[in-house]
Amino acid sequence: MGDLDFRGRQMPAWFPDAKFGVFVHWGAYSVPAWAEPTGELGAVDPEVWFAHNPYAEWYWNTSQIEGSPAHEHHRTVHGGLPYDTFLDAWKAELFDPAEWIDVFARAGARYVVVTTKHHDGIALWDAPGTGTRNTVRRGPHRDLVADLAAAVRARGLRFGVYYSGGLDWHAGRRAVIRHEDLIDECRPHDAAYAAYALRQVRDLIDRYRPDVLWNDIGWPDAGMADLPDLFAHYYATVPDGVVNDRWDGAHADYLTSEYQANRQNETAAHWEQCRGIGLSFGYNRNEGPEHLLDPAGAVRQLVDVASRGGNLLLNVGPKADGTLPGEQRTVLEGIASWMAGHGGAVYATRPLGPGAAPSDGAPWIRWTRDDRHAFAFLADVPDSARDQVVLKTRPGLLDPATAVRLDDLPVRADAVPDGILATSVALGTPLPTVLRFALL
Ligand SMILES: C[C@@H]1N[C@H](CNC(=O)c2cc3ccccc3[nH]2)[C@@H](O)[C@H](O)[C@@H]1O
Repeated sequence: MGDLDFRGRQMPAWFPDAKFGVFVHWGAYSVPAWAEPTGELGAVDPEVWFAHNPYAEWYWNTSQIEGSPAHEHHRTVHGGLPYDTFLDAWKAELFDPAEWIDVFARAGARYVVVTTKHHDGIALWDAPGTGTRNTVRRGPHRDLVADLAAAVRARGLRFGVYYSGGLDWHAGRRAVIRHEDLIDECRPHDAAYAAYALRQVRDLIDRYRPDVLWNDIGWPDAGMADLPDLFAHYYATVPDGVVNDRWDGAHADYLTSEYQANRQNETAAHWEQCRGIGLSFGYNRNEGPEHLLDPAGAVRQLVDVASRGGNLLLNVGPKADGTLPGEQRTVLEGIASWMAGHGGAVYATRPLGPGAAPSDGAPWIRWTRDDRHAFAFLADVPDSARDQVVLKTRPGLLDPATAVRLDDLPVRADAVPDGILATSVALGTPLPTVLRFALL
């Protein structure tokens, strides 16, 4: 492997073993906290997406689009004030980083990735070149990146940084109105912005030594030649760090998907799906329970991703005052209580592979494995099945006689012609029941 050729780089085991990370989108956009809960990325017509963007962190852009509900909202509720007014209104007066990370750690997250500069160009540390456009000099008057890095590491979790390299609305471009705008028209590609962004990412590396370098949208054309050296510097500084795939093809330790977008990336050797607990990354006051995953839905999202060899990066959008929205906290607490008894069937596992059939219908079935065991996750067994499920497995894969339920309740498992007949109570709950079998 040449000095600057990272294609052969070995994936550090911590990342695929981690399975579950928490994403945090917190910024000036958390003050208006307003978007239309339109739908999931990938499921909404791109022609509709930008003017009715469900991503509340896109507030500056959406509110620039004449005729959009966000434009009307900004005019009538916020008097059409300049966006940076929200930075000064952002006080984070109730922010307690240790309390956040306690919730994330109990939910079972093994890493936390936080926004350091989103598309609005406002930095959550005193980033070089931002002048007063950061949270140290205005608004919270705190280095939020440092506060969160310290709290994450105090809990023994890995810390990652999100940086919007491809979009910066302060770099003098107009609002994104159509998807094709994201390729060129609305992205800064000039040398001055490239130098600005490079300096900031190097500063993040040198100051916080992030375990994950999570860039978004892409990288300025004029800065592409800088990236091999940047990655070399990153790996020299953080030898077991990992880099995502949103650098316009320059490099990736792993691929990403986002809600329903780019699901084809979920066939890669290493991949991570990111999504909000609801339809937005930034806190959206317009989201109700109908827009959010419930605890069982979040657990099944995590199990489904882990069963296919990926990581789930589940986003929390804190309020401007620094509190976690109650409905999002409830989901994390629900994940926590399930992971407390079942995390061993998720962490450091790999897909079981052919020979055991997952099922998307009812019952919902997923599989993982470690060196010695196969784990079957069962949910939504229909009443008509009277808590009996046939787990389709090839003969010789696992030993039905070794069946154990991870919650220590009784289970009966018998070999049947096309697999294993599992009979137990509470196989029908929306939260997965987990059966462990010894691999043969
Ligand atoms: C995490 C999420 N990313 C959005 C931008 N998404 C992309 O640029 C993007 C999605 C995606 C999916 C698969 C492969 C590449 C991708 N880029 C941002 O626009 C959102 O505000 C939020 O920060």
